[in-house]
Amino acid sequence: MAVKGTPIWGCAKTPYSRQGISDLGSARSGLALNLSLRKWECCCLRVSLAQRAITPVEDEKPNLPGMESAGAIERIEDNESRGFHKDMNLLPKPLTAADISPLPNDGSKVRVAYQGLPGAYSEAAALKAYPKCETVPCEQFEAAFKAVELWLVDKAVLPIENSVGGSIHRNYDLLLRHRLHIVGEVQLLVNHCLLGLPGVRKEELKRVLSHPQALAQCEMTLSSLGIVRINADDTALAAQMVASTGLRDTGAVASSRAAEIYGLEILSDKVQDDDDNITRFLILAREPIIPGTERQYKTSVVFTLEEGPGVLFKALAVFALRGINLTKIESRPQKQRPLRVVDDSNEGSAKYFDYLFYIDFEASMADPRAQNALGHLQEFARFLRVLGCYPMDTIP
Ligand SMILES: O=C(O)C(=O)C[C@]1(C(=O)O)C=C[C@@H](O)C=C1
Repeated sequence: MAVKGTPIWGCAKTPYSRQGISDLGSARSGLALNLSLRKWECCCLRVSLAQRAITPVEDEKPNLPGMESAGAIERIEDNESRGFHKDMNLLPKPLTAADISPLPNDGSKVRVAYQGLPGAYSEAAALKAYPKCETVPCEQFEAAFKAVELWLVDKAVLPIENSVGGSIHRNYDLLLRHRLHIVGEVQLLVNHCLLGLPGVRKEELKRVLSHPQALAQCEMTLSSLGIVRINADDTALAAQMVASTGLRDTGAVASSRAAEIYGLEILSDKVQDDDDNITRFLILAREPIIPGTERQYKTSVVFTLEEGPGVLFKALAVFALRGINLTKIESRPQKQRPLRVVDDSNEGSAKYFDYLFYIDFEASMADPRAQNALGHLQEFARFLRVLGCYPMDTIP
């Protein structure tokens, strides 16, 4: 049984759904319009200064760093028309590189989409990458991709693999279906808690709700308690449902932050089977980052190969020959071309799946070894795409 996600109740943030995203399509042009208006307003401000004309400037016009307020501009022009130019401090200061530098490193002003409700591990991953970011909950993974594509947010954070449960295949497929770039990774130590209504003992629980990955990560603990497991879209939604239904015999596997947000009690801490339960998340953006060599970088690629003996061996050799370490290899059936007929001489033809290969390797695209390896791979890969080159996260 799967409990479908519904927008959050009594919470400031409502997750974006696919419907919501399409509705917001028109809001996007509004946003663009707004931006161009702002640019235009700035131009007006400059023009009026250059012409030294007293132009009425409305209060809500943006005060760009280094530019004085509208009132100040009027005062300067007033002074100058009377022939004095005393207070140099009132003159607008030219913009410096610092004023127009990119977003601050701590992530303030960055909007990051994630799948789930507040308290989900994906939100924790977003906050690990950008401690002061604004997190934006989305109902599905696809909504998070679209939120970036439609400029509703700056980035999306998505789980890609877990040390116990393995790969999150849906996100591998979505990476290829969308044109976003991987700009970072987050390794998050996931400590699951068994949550229940205040005053409930864990022996009273008959069922537990959670994300299927989280349930799988706590398989042994939950089996020993003999509790029925029910899938939910994310761990925070599970916690929220236990709180809103008020069922004393129902618990949730979720984070301690989810317990805090939804007013549940932690009945058991660290209920995952493996203490080092680590989920790796990818950070996606509209634009790739410019790779460097000043720190450790990882590059992710996806490719397909012609059929034949040893082709995968050859593909992997392009990295081995240059001493490049591979950190992950994943294969997914190719949906547009699922089956390959290899032998139709006998009765009934033999058919095999055709695969996409996803590889992560430890090298920056700024490193000639990586460039040469991909150039070499391109010689015999039918299709090759670089999904992103990004700094490695080495501390879970
Ligand atoms: O449900 C959540 O809280 C999530 O962020 C999703 C998710 C996942 O998809 O793997 C993330 C981390 C944990 O491994 C369990 C669940």
